Amino acid sequence: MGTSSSKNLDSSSHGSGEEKDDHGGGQLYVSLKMENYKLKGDLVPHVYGSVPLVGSWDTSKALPMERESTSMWELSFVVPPNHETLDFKFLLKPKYNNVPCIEEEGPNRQFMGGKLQGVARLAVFKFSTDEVLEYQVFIKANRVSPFDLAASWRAYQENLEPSTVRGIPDVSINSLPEGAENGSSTSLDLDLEQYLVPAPATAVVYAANLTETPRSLKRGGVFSNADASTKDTGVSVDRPATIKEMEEVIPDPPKLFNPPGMVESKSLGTFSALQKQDSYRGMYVDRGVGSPRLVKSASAHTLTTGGKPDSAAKNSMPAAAGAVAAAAVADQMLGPKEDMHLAIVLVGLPARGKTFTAAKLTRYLRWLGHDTKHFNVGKYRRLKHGTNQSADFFRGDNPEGMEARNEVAALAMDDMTAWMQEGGQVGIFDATNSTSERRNMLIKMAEGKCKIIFLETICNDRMIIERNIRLKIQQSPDYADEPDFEAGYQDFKRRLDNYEKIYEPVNEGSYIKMIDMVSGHGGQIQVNNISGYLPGRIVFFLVNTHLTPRPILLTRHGESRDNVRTRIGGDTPLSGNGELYAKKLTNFVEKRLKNERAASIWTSTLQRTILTANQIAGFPKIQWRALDEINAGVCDGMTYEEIKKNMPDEYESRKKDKLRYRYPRGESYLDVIQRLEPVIIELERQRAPVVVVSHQAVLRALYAYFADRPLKEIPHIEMPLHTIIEIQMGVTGVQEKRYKLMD
Ligand SMILES: Nc1ncnc2c1ncn2[C@@H]1O[C@H](COP(=O)(O)OP(=O)(O)O)[C@@H](O)[C@H]1O
Ligand SMILES: O=P(O)(O)OC[C@H]1O[C@@](CO)(OP(=O)(O)O)[C@@H](O)[C@@H]1O
Repeated sequence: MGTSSSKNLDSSSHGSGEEKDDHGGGQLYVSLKMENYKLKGDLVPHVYGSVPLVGSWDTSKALPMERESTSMWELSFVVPPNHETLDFKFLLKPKYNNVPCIEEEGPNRQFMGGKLQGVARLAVFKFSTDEVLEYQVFIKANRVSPFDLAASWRAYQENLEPSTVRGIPDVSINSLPEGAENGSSTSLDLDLEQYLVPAPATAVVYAANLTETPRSLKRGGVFSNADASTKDTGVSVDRPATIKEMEEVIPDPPKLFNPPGMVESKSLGTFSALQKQDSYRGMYVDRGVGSPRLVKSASAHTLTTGGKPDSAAKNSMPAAAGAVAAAAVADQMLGPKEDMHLAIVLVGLPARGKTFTAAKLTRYLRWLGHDTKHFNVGKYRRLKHGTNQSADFFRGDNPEGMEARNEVAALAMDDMTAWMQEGGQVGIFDATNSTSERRNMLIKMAEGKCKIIFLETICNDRMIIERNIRLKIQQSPDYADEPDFEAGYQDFKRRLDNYEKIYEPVNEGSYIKMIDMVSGHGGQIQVNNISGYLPGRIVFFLVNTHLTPRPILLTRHGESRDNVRTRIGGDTPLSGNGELYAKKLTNFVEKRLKNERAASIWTSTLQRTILTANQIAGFPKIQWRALDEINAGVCDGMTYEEIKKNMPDEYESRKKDKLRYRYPRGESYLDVIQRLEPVIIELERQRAPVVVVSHQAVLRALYAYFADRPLKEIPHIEMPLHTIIEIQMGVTGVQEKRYKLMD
């Protein structure tokens, strides 16, 4: 870069004169490289050291190096010119595991006053087998101004000369400024609650209530096989208007800390159009349906061959094919017919997170554009047999209970396969399915119609099971009419005992077992006979999800100069207003995350987001190309008015179908969603808070994932400037708060 001066910090250059000038806030970009490293098992070179940026000597937080070329591994980060002494070492360890972990021999390496101390050019690793490996390392620092950092993306685009920007790392950290706490005109009041504004979503609803309603449920609330006519496209849940809603509102934890009357904290994840907005009346609101008048379904136990195969072929492409990877589409078109439809059949004891996992997977797959539905057999049971069944109903030696339960399971399976034959792609079948007999029944029902993958959730942590049981008593409509918590608790424990007596872990067919995945330590996923695009994606998603509560803060950049001129796209810096927001955001993040041990700030590679986050200190900042704004192609830099005038056809096409419309030589919203998938996976995987500073279209897409909003709504979601959307991830799902820092 023209304005940067480069300094080699290996032994040959250390000790050379240091510039006093720091280029008006210039920073040192440190690049660590390791040469000729051939992979040994799954060991990857890492770096860890004395400051939080490099893991505070915690091997689990060591930074993995990335392959720069076949013979070189690289890691770069930024330190301020007046940085504190940084001790570090190279490590070899698996990327997602802490053992084995082999630290390089010798004393710590030390980076002080912009210079590397000592002369070691080799990293030496000794293995327990007495094998010794030596790798050459190169350590270099470039002094680059913040503007260079901001302009790096532009430089890359304009010069198409990767080597000119390779030295510009995409990870940086500012140290906390001295006296950061003293108030200024831009500092925020300590009480962040006063910036809260109402969020659009509504109250928390138990996930099972938002699953599919039996298609045979007649308007009057009667099961029959006759009324299977409701055509459903899959994105939204069908809910006959005459059914008394059995939704249950559970306490909204953040609300408990808020001043009376505030309604700013809302649930996402379980959003439903029919939820009651005014239902903060207490713990349980309108939860039970009582026992509907039901007649026995003629379809129960029968293996229907109904449905129209032709319609399956017609409809087998996902609704949002553009958002679905080509491989998935090819799988669907080329594979055997039953592979066109996938059934994920949950297996597990009660209170093992089956419904939670099923709901989350449904949300993810729908967001990716796969037509997915969640069938909860518990909901079918409650509608057919009422909500007040005691533990005896679930005894393995109670023939009536067994028959009734198999009957509703068969009914739900019938509905699921019928929906698939109409074109539905992924059905998530949520029940305990805890015996091989039950699973055999399902396998038979699926024959020739869909491929089954069992997803078993196993939890051996007594504390987590205990917490789950308590959550179930609060949430499940089964205990809505039980005023005595302790009585409900005892009944549920008896129900669990009944299941445990006959439980048979999955050992048949294709399966995924999630074992102790939420306890925060250990945990594993076992897979058997899993192949194909979608099953692969599902496994990858499940591996990365967990229950550690943490906030994700989403915000647009501060107002940019192009925003003022109403020009789309571009890469302009911030307006005066935008700069003010950058300061307020810095202040907000500092206060909101002051008790967090770790957090990270993610921006796009465009100036307006980098500059918005520029002053946030103390946490690593990472630039993601995937977070760049929707690419407006030939329209980049134009106003909407100019597009309307000069390219009326383009303007009209976008207006007609904003989700699918792709700017000439640019992107559509579906393209944006597809490139955001790794971001969603990474947000799921993170255990510490993340602040995402990005753009309107990108944030609409990310928000829609957390809020479970249908694809077609995404381009129209309101995403105001200068507002922070806080998504709280937790054990009951996802909740939202909004803070408006300025107009
Ligand atoms: N993989 C898991 N293992 C253990 N508990 C989990 C898991 N996933 C989610 N949970 C927790 O279990 C609680 C109860 O989950 P739920 O889905 O209602 O259980 P189930 O459907 O198995 O009866 C959830 O609120 C969540 O906090
Ligand atoms: O899809 P629409 O509604 O056009 O919104 C996306 C547009 O929002 C803008 C502002 O108009 O985003 P941002 O300023 O957040 O980067 C444009 O750059 C972008 O093209």
